[in-house]
Amino acid sequence: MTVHKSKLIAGNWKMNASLASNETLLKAVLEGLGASVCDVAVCVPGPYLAQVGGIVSGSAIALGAQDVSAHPSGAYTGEQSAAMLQEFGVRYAIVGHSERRQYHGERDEVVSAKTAMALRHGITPIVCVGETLAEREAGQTEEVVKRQLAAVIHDNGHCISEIVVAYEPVWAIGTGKTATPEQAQAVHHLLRAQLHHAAGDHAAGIRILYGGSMNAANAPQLLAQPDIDGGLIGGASLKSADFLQIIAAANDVAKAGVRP
Ligand SMILES: O=C[C@H](O)COP(=O)(O)O
Repeated sequence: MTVHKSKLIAGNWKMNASLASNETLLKAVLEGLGASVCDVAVCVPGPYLAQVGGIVSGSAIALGAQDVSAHPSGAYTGEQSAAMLQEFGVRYAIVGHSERRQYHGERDEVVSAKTAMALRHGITPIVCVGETLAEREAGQTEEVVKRQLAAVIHDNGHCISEIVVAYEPVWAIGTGKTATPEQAQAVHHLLRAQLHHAAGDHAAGIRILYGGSMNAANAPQLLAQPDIDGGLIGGASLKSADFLQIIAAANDVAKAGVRP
């Protein structure tokens, strides 16, 4: 089976934005983007979806959200439904980010329900998995990431080929400590095998992103790994030059034919 898949570079702005800074950042990224081979997205805070949607409309940058409710509508104060995100042209929604798991107590079942809700509304969920430092040191990395992905596969198996997975070792997020390309590739390979078990040949077409202190310097080596299909970028996505260099690294890898 021949799989044609572009790498995806998705920025996760987290809770960093303002009307003025969004405009400046996106203007610079759009000016520097050129003819990108890889897919590009920005996952922005809810209040800025309309503004950013307007700025990136008709461009090569897709609009993303950082979360989506597990519920369709109703008395869920503070939540944003998939239908609402869809109205704003949202193409991607991050689900199960470790910061949601850690600070908002999101469990695997909730992450799975959010994944289903996004898929039902034509939004591609970026499903995050990853171990903490304590779990890695206890030799539990494989067990943790497989458990997190298994929950999503269990409930969404019939459309699992529509998701994006992001491996984000918690100890590498915002710390400047990046997983080595070999460490990341090893986990991505495990996840690919798990996806293959669930989706057969379609697994080769499911993008598995790496996230955790990816920057302009380490992106080329990470993105050259056979099972690393892009990046979920936090801090570096807030600086246009850095974000553009990561996109350029993804384009270089694609042009070099490292991936089919
Ligand atoms: O979603 C993005 C990740 O949490 C990575 O964040 P970071 O690039 O700032 O380490």
